[in-house]
Amino acid sequence: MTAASVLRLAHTTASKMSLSGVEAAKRLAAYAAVDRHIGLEHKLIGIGSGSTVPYVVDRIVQQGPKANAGRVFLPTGFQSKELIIKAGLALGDVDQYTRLDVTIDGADEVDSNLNSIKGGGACQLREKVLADMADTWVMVADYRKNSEVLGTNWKQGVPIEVVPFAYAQVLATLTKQGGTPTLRMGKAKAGPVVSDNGNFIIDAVFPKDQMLKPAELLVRIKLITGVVEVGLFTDLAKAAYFGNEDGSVTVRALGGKTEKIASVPDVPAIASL
Ligand SMILES: O=C(CO)[C@H](O)[C@H](O)COP(=O)(O)O
Repeated sequence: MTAASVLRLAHTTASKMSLSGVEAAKRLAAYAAVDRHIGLEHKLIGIGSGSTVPYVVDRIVQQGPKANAGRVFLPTGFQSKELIIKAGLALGDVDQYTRLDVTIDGADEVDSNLNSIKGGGACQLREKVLADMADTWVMVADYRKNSEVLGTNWKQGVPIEVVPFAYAQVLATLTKQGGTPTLRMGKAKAGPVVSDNGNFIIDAVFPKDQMLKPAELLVRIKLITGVVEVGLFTDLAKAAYFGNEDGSVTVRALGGKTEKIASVPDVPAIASL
């Protein structure tokens, strides 16, 4: 048995393991999105960050070595870089390409117009670059992330990446603009979280009237000097996939159309040994 088929067997076995509610929902969303959006013709693929994305990589590996021959995968940060390497997939970097076929990423919350909050894992800068570069950008998440208005379920605010020396000034400006910002602190580290790009992260909660217009809020925040990127993603997504507790997947497409996929097959249709 080749190393590639051992890896593939491991990923296919993972697909059959039973998971708890939320984890199973994440896996369903990821598998359905890969099945729909990553075909044999897609060679340049962006891999997002977060706890749903490992299932995206699982499903890509399950497509088999023939499907993955000639493909290059670009990560949105340290975590997805490790996922790509450990899965035995070919790793590329963002400065080698100017476009991608598809990027699949997680989301902290998605509204009814496919706007989203991202950056719960502090990766929003590279995530947005890989979303911008992709012909098709889709999000995968469990049912808890499916909202009408951003900020309904995701209460910790909009993640904002800032250059370290400007953080105090940005905090003050965000407060003047009606936000309630806090500097994100490390959990097992004294001091602030430092992003993969060496920057700080501010999480800013805004009132509902501002969250109702995420594109306008994004521009206001981005114009503050010292802000590098904002975890509001607007006008980028082609679709969002939400895994549900009943084993189905809700697909929200551009233009407001919603569809329900009743079940996701164990093995991808294009799998080849
Ligand atoms: O934006 C992100 C990281 O910066 C993630 O995609 C987002 O936090 C969702 O993560 P999860 O799949 O764990 O819910």
